[in-house]
Amino acid sequence: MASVEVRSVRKSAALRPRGPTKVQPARSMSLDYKYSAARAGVEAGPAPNGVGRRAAADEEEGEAVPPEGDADSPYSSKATTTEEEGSAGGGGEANSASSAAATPRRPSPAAAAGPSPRDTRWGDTSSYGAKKKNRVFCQLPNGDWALCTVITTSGDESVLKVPEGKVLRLKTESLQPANPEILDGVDDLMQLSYLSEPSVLYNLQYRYSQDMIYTKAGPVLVAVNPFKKVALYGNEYIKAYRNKTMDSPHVYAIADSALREMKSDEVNQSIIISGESGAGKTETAKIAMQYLASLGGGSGIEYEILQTNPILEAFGNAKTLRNDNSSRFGKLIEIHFSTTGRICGAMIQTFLLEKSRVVQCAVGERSYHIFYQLCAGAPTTLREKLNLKKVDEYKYLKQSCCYSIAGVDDAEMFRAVTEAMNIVHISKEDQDNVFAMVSAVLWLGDVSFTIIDNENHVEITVEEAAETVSRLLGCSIEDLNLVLSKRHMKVNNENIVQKLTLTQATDTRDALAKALYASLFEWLVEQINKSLSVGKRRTGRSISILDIYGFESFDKNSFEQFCINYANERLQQHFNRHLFKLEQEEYVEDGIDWAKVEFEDNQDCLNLFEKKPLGLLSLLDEESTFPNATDLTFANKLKQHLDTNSCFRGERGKAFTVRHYAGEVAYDTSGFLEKNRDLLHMDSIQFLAKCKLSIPQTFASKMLAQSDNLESIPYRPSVADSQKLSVAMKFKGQLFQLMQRLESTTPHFIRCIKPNNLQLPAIYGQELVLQQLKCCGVLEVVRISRSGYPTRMTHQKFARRVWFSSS
Ligand SMILES: Nc1ncnc2c1ncn2[C@@H]1O[C@H](COP(=O)(O)OP(=O)(O)OP(=O)(O)O)[C@@H](O)[C@H]1O
Repeated sequence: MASVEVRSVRKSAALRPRGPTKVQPARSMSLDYKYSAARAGVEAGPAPNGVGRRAAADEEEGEAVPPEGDADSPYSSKATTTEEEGSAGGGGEANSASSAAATPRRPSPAAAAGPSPRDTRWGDTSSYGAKKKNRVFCQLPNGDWALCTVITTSGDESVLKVPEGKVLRLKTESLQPANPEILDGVDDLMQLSYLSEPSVLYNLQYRYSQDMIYTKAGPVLVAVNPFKKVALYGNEYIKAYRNKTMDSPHVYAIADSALREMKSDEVNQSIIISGESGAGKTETAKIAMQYLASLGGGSGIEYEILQTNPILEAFGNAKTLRNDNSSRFGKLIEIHFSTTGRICGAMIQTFLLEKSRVVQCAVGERSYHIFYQLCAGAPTTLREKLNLKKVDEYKYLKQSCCYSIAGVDDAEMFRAVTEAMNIVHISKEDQDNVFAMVSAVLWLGDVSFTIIDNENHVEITVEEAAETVSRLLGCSIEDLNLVLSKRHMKVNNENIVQKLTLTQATDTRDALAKALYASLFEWLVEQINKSLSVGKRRTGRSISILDIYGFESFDKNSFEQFCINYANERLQQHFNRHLFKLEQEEYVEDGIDWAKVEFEDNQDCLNLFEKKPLGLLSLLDEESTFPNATDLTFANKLKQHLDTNSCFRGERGKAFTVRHYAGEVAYDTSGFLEKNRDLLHMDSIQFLAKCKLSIPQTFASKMLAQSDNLESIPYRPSVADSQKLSVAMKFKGQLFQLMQRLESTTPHFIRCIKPNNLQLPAIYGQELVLQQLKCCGVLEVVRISRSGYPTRMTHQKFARRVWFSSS
C-alpha cells in the first residue's frame, strides 16, 4: 500500500512534548508533580533513544489472520479499509492545524539496527546490575512490587530500603530497575524508559493516588476506576480540551480526536470501551457522550441522547456482586452528525439482555433497577392502578434477599427515569403501558398453581396475582389459566391439548415473564430510536460508542457468561487486529525492516467457539435441535469432539473449561440447551396477541414476524412450533454485524481497569490491575507504539488533512 509516513497528527501521545498545559486539572496535577514532558526525552534514564526491535531470526512466523473470504470471519465479506469517499463538508469548527504541525520525538523503525537495550530489559532482570542508591523494584512476600533504594550490594545480594523504612536483603537478580524519579507519573507509558510490569503498575498507581485516573498506553487510553467523584469533568474541562489548553489523557481527549478525525478524514469513528464488569465502561461511555453532546450540540437532540442513559440503565442494569450498576446488555450508540458538524440524531443497538435475571437472581444481587424504582417511586394513583406492593413481597424479587443499593434512592431514580422518558418523547400513555408491563411481570411471578389430579397437573390459583396479571395485560382469567396450564400440540397431524404438570406450568409462566420483559426492553429501544432518528441534514458521518459487558468469571458460570465471554473474545480480536496485526502487517508490506512484536493472539479461542461444524456454538446448536438431548449429552458431545483443543478442557459431569484470553473459565452446562432454544410456546404468543392492551399485542406481532422470517432459515429445531433462531446463533450474527460496522470506522480504544473488587476508592490491588493489563495486552501495545511510527496514512488521507487544516 502506498503510504507516507507522517510523524504526528493522530496519536495524542506523539504530540505530548508540547510545553506546560495552560489549564491544570484541579486535582490531576499536584504542585509537586515533577514530571516535565519536555525533559523526559533527555533525562529519561539510561536507555538511548533506540528503537524497539528484536533480531528477526528470534521471531516466529506470522499467526492466523482470518482469511479473506472465510464465512466464519466477520472480516470476510467486506473491504477493511477505513478510507471513504465523501463530500467535502466537514464542518467549520475543527482546528487540527496545530496537531498536524506537531512533530513527535520518535525514532524511525527503519533506523533500527539491532536489539534495543529497552527490549532486552522487557521483563528481564538477569542483566540488571543494581548499584548503591539506585531505585529498584523488589517483590514483597505478598507478590506486590515495592519501590525501594539500594543501600549496598555485595556478591549477588543487595540490601534495600523498602517503604516504611524497613530493610531487606534480596538476591540482586530478583530486582527490577525503576525509572528515574523524573519519570514518576508520566502521562503516557510510552515515556517510561524501563517498561516492565512493576514500572507500569507503579506509574498507574502513582497517578491514581493523585486522582489522575487516565493514562495513555500509546494509542490506548487506560482509565482506572476511581470509585469516587473526581474533579475532572464538566464545562471547564470540556472547554479546555476543545481549545487544546489541556492535553493530559482524558476521555474528553479521545472524544475530541474522534470528532476531529471524523471531520478532517471524513471517516466514521468508533470509541471502543472495554474492561471487566465494574471497571467503569458505562461511566466512560457517558463521559464521552457528554463531550460530543457539548461540542456537537445546539439543536437540542444532544440532550435527548444523554437522557437515553437513565432509561436504558433503569431497564437494562442491575446490582450484581461486582457492580451496583452493572449493564446486563451490550450497547452501541451511533451518534450522527450534520454537514455543519452538529449532532443530528442517534441510533442505539443493544445486544443480548440477560433475561434470566427477571425470574432468577443470585443472593445479594438485584433484578433490573426499574422494578425497585417503580415500587419505590410510583405516585399514589399509579401505585393503585398497578396494584403495586412492596419489593420484598414479590417472589421474583424476594429470592435474592437484596432490595436496596447503598447510596441510591430508588424513588428519586424513578422520577429521573420518567423525566427522561418525557424528554425522549415517550408519551404519558406509553409510559403507563410500560409500567403496567413491569408490574405484570412482577405479579406473574406470584401466580401460583393448584394441583388438580394425582398426575401433578395444575390450574392457576385464582387469587390476587392472577387477577392483577389478567387486568394489567387485558386478558381473561380463563385465557391466563389456559396458557399457563395447558399446551396445544400437533401429534401425527392431530391437534391435542396436553395438561401441564406443576414444573411445566412454572416454566411456562417464567418463560412468559422473561419474554414480556425482553420484548418491553426491545420496544423501549425502538421508541428511543424513533425519537432520535436522524434528520434530513445527515452527512452519513457518525461516531459510535461501544459499551459492551465485560469479561465474567464467577464460581458458577452459565450460558450468559458463555455468551458474554464469547463477545469479549470477538472484541479482543478487533483490538488485536488493529493494534498488533494490521499495524505490523503494514510495516512488513511497506518493506520496512521490522521485527515482529509478540502478543497474545486469541484466534485459537475464537476458533474454538466459531468453527463449523465442530465449534462450541455449532455443537450447542446441533444439540439444541435434538428433543431428547440434555445438558449432560451436550457436555459429553463437547468432550468427545473438542478434548484435543488446547483452549478446551472437559471437566467431570456437565462442566467444561475454556482458556479465554483473560483467563480460564469453567462453565456448567446446566440450562444451556433451554436457554439457547429460548422457546416461547406459540400458545404464549397467541395469548399475548389476544390481550386487549396494544403493547402485548405489539410484542406478539413482533415475535410472529420473527418466526415468519425464519421460515427460510435451514436451522429449525424439530420442536413443533418453535419460532426462533437459537440465542447463540442470533448473538453470533449480531456480533459479526457489529464487527463489520466497526471495521469501517477508525477505532479509538479505552481500557477500563478495576483497581479493587470492593468498589471502594483509594484501593489499588496490584495483582488485580496487572491481570487486567496483561489480559488486554497493554504492555505490548506500548511496545509496538514506541517501536513504530507514531502515525501512518495514505497520500490521499494526508492530502485531505493538509487541505482541511489549511482551509
Ligand atoms: N470516572 C468515574 N468517576 C467516578 N466513578 C466512577 C467512574 N467510572 C466508574 N465509576 C464507578 O464505578 C461504578 C461501575 O462503573 P460502570 O458501571 O461504568 O462499570 P462497567 O464496566 O460498565 O460494568 P458492567 O460491565 O458491570 O456494566 C460506577 O457505578 C461508579 O460508581
